[in-house]
Amino acid sequence: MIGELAHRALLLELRCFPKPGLVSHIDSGSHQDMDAACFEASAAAIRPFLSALACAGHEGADMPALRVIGMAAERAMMAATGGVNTHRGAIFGLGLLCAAAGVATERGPAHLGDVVAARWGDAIRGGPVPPRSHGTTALRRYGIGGAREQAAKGFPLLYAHGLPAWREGCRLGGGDDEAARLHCFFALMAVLPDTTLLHRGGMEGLLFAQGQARRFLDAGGVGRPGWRQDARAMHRLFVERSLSGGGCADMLAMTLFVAMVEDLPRGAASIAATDMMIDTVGSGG
Ligand SMILES: CC(C)(COP(=O)(O)OP(=O)(O)OC[C@H]1O[C@@H](n2cnc3c(N)ncnc32)[C@H](O[C@H]2O[C@H](COP(=O)(O)OP(=O)(O)OP(=O)(O)O)[C@@H](O)[C@H]2O)[C@@H]1O)[C@@H](O)C(=O)NCCC(=O)NCCS
Ligand SMILES: Nc1ncnc2[nH]cnc12
Repeated sequence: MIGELAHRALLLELRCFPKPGLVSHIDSGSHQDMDAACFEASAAAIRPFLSALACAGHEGADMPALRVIGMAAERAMMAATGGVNTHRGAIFGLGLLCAAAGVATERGPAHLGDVVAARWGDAIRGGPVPPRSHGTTALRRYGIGGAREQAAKGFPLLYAHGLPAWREGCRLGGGDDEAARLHCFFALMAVLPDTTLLHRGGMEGLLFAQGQARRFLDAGGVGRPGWRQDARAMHRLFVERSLSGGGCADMLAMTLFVAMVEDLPRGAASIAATDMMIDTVGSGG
């Protein structure tokens, strides 16, 4: 079940337009090497490993054991995409949340992020650092911690910004689940130090993206007429500048997963939305 919910969260993130610069079912945004089919193949390929991470968490696995599963997931992703990195960040962040969801807590449901920080936070901080990754470059050049910092701290920006914005988007969007997801996406882009934005646009690009997201939200987000035109115009602007926030997209999927697992009444709406979406996709719609 946990792997299924995580897979659905990845599809809900993908089939959400316009996420400025990012791939969706409508277009490939700022990417020449990835499209929706590539992401759907990637999500299907890693789904069994997300389930395996949940089982590993339930069995009390330590970080090295989780890392073995994570690296196997990455090999499956690469095989499914022909070597394109679609979901490395999602395998890490969503994978840890799946492992946390597998942890049975006697004291009743805990925040998944708190479980990640408590069980694996120190190991994440002290874990191997890829020598030449975007994240390592971001840390060295800008002092920005990236995906590892968010995970080690229990995903503070997800809980402080993502979840509240998703709930607000559910209210403002008037039953339009895609609008709620986009509202959440913009709230995350306004605050997340996304290393893929840094990689593509440097600090200027990251600050530009955060400023654009903040402007969208300050104007009322998805709660005002004409918001879709505004978001489409921003998407075109990001494509012109070749900007794309893959980390924000991952955090959207992670927020939706947490909403489904922790906040079931509202999360159920998303589950229902994926049922309808999968039926549509299944029928070739
Ligand atoms: C633990 C690692 C994942 C850390 O990897 P890295 O050193 O690269 O660290 P980061 O760059 O900080 O993060 C990795 C990916 O996470 C996403 N991300 C970025 N910023 C943040 C953030 N602030 N918070 C959360 N997540 C963040 C992002 O992933 C997405 O973007 C990638 C696609 O874009 P990319 O190809 O990189 O860039 P493009 O624009 O496409 O460039 P071109 O290729 O076109 O030139 C994709 O991965 C998305 O998911 C970051 O990229 C790593 O060390 C690791 O995997 N460790 C082993 C696994 C493990 O420990 N597993 C344990 C449990 S599963
Ligand atoms: N929809 C998306 N487009 C580009 N990069 C991503 N990384 C995760 N989701 C993505």
